[in-house]
Amino acid sequence: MITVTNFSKHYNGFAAVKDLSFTVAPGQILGLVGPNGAGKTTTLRALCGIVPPTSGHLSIANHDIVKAPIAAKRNLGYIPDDPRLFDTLTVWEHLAFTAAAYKVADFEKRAEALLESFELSQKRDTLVHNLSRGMRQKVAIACAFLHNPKAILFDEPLTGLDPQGIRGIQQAIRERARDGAAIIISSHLLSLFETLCTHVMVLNLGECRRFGTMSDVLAEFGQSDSNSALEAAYFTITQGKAMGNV
Ligand SMILES: Nc1ncnc2c1ncn2[C@@H]1O[C@H](COP(=O)(O)OP(=O)(O)OP(=O)(O)O)[C@@H](O)[C@H]1O
Repeated sequence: MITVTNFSKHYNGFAAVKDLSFTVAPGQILGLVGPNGAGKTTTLRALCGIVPPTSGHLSIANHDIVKAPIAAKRNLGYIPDDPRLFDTLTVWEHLAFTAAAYKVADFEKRAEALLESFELSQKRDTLVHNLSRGMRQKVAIACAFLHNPKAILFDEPLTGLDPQGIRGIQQAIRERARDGAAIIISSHLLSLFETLCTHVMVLNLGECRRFGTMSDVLAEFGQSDSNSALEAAYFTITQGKAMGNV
């Protein structure tokens, strides 16, 4: 469960987020959308404890991120828009380091499965410095999943991924939600949200303009499927099959 209650954030007097309240229950996937500067990253960074709130409360699995940061972070996976990795560590060493930090016992089997699902097994012993941007993104996601967090925050998770990678990450996000994680995704890829998210919040200038189930919001504002159709065409052309639910 992710809970945000009357959260506001001011930077030197500038109100980046104003009195935001919402919850994301286990199994739900909230899509956070809004123009540049709307306050999406600020909200995610506050939920991680990187940005202290000016007022209000944010909690992860019922642990307040300010009052009980260790307990909150133990239940949290965060994939920032520009994940920072250690260039001199291999893919496997990143997973081992993450396992040690989060005290994940017997992590090897789980790490192998994550590498397999993200098509990184061949890169297991490669320095991340020598990976492509999309591969680095997948390493960051694999590390964030390793401790089986109850809440996962993605900031633009699909940047730099190829269509196959996008499909894989969408599938992984759905699986994590099915296993009971509460998930927030911030992205400008609205076509992705239509098929992936159970809920959507529209932020603008730091304020919540709309928050509801995806079906309610689509019914209210109408659904454009041109991008989804484009994706389907892509998979039909490149892989000889139509893209269904991934
Ligand atoms: N450290 C900071 N100091 C001062 N102002 C900041 C800081 N971080 C963000 N802001 C401001 O807060 C506002 C919200 O920024 P934020 O990064 O949360 O937006 P966003 O919705 O994630 O935007 P984008 O879609 O461009 O990533 C912006 O006006 C931004 O300039």
